[in-house]
Amino acid sequence: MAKHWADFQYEIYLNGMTGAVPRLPTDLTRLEELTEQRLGPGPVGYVAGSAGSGSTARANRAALDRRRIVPRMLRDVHERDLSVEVLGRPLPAPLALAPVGVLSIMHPDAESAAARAAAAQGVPYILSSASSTPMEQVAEAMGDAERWFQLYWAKDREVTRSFLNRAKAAGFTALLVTLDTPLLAWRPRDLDQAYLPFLHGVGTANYFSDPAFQAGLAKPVHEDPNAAVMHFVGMFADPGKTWPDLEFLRENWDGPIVLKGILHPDDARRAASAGMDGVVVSNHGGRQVAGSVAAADALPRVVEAAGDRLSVLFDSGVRTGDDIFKALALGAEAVLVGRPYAYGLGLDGQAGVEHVIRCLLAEFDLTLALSGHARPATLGPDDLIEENA
Ligand SMILES: Cc1cc2nc3c(=O)[nH]c(=O)nc-3n(C[C@H](O)[C@H](O)[C@H](O)COP(=O)(O)O)c2cc1C
Ligand SMILES: CCCCC(=O)C(=O)O
Repeated sequence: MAKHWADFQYEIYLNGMTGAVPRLPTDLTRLEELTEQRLGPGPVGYVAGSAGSGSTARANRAALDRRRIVPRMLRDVHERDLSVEVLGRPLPAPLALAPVGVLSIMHPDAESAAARAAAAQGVPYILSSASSTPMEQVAEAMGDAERWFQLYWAKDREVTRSFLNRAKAAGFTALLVTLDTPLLAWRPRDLDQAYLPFLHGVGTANYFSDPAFQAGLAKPVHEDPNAAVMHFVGMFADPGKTWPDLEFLRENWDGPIVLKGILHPDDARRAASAGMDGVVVSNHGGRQVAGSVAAADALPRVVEAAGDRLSVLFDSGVRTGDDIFKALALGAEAVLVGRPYAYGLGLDGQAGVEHVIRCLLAEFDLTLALSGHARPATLGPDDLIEENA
């Protein structure tokens, strides 16, 4: 019998008989405010912030809220199985932790704690290129648990090649290439505080520990850290890249490659033609293009364009179990969640991240069951209506 994630609900109630209540709220939309109270506006502002006036982040939420579930009755949901296969890997549920860099601004145990939480709950951890901990150290914290690597595609080919080799050696199985961040967007919350973690050397650990990166420096990192930071800023992304450049990644990575940040169906078609294995429909949680289409509004057209040639994953705005239900009903195979687990980490370290994963999946399991489904595979567009469409 598959694990029933919904059992977390009665675990909480039964613990309550001895006076224990959850350390963090079970409505994850409350975490941002709590984290801000606990950690102050600087770091939380970076995590919570988005591009421009925040219109894309709001649109992400509105597009999910506008879609409403139409539950079905009497369909035997006694035994349920949330497991799915994504990119040829069996997953216990259609959820992975999104690549979120610079996590040491939230908690000293940073990515290692988040990765351990993912490993403990069995969901894949996607490590950011901009992590505050070197990839080998995070891999070691995870044992043989499922891990994927997110690539910021550097200007310097040798640094990219070195990252791919290191990630492979450290047991990362799939590669997510983020395409929506060739430049850092206009982010007023960070600008108004004049706060950017990278300039403080946070989020540069993979680079500073990399022999190919070090080869580009006049002096070792510890002798001239400011020069190392400026070298990072100048090379970590490359606005000059075009579609034919993907060949280099295909040649240097033999596992699945997924393009993150796809919103247009033609880009999904190009991804398939370029031999990619999947896409993440994402607007980077509203952090890049202000005024962008909401991720959930872009999803159906990308799913249609992908056909059976690409795996389609989804992120940007997922906060609840019913959001996962909706993304899957719109055709995603799995979702990534970003900010909620970063807040969980900030509030309670590894346990906080595990809390976020368990709440999301318990609520998804219950939403699935109460809407008449025993497995993610039976979800489809008929399970939703769009209000005011
Ligand atoms: C603080 C922060 C750092 C992030 N760093 C990265 C990163 O290094 N690489 C990347 O591909 N996406 C990064 N993202 C974007 C996430 O992977 C994901 O697309 C986004 O958070 C999803 O939206 P959500 O936060 O609403 O769940 C970051 C997001 C946040 C909030
Ligand atoms: C330059 C951005 C790197 C981290 C990131 O992706 C984000 O803050 O959204």
